[in-house]
Amino acid sequence: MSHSWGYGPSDGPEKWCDGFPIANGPRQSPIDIIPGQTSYDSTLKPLKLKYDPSNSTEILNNGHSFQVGFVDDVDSSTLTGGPITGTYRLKQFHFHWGASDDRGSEHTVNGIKFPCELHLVHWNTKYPSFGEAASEPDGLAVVGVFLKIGAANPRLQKVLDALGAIKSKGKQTTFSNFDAKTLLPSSLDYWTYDGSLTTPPLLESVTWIVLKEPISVSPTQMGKFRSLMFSGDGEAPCCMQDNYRPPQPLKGRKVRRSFK
Ligand SMILES: NS(=O)(=O)c1c2ccccc2cc2ccccc12
Ligand SMILES: [Zn+2]
Repeated sequence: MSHSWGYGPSDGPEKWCDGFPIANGPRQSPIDIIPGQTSYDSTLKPLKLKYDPSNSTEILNNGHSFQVGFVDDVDSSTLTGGPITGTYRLKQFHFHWGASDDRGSEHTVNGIKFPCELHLVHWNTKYPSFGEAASEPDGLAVVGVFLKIGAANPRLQKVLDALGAIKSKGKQTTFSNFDAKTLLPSSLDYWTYDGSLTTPPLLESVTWIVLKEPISVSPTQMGKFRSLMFSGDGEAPCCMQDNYRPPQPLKGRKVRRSFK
């Protein structure tokens, strides 16, 4: 039986446990990060993100968000260092956002929501493929970046300018020569904890690495995110917004930080 899920009142995060019981599991994401309750860990290494712009392939409206995909059959766009061991390959990045600027991020900080959150998804190359890594406790690593309302972010613009071509579910278009590093803030200080995918199947296979420093986004640019549709052509139109899962119980997990 296929478990269709979404972010509405009938198929949203409060209903996901019906089709995905792991929704109430011990290491679910996102979480509320309370900086005063995190532990500085001097053994945490600096993040090393090496992204090759020629690896970007396409931009796709997947009906839940939009994602930019990357060639991941070689070690040319990788994450190493940080809290992980070994080499993780960049698979895709995507975003979560709200219907208004007062909400939209999945992780929160002291209960504060940001209007948007970027997720850069990587998989552990000790496993043969992304699919196999996704079911392993150390299979995936996602770098989360908060977006904060401010000046227009020119580095976001190339992504936002492509959204007109993928307005409805299932649409995709070529998206080449994009340097994902340009979306990162100047500081790579981070919080890290063991968690899960924040969408079904909610697999508990993600090492989360949430950057402390946000990047900027303007209200007009936020409007571009909200121009997308959850719905496909010929379906009842439904704006893509509020595509975020709220924070989940910590259940005894420790959140470490890389900075004093
Ligand atoms: N929000 S999320 O990063 O958990 C996520 C993924 C995480 C790991 C691997 C694949 C993922 C695919 C996603 C697709 C859409 C939205 C979130 C996704
Ligand atoms: Zn995500």
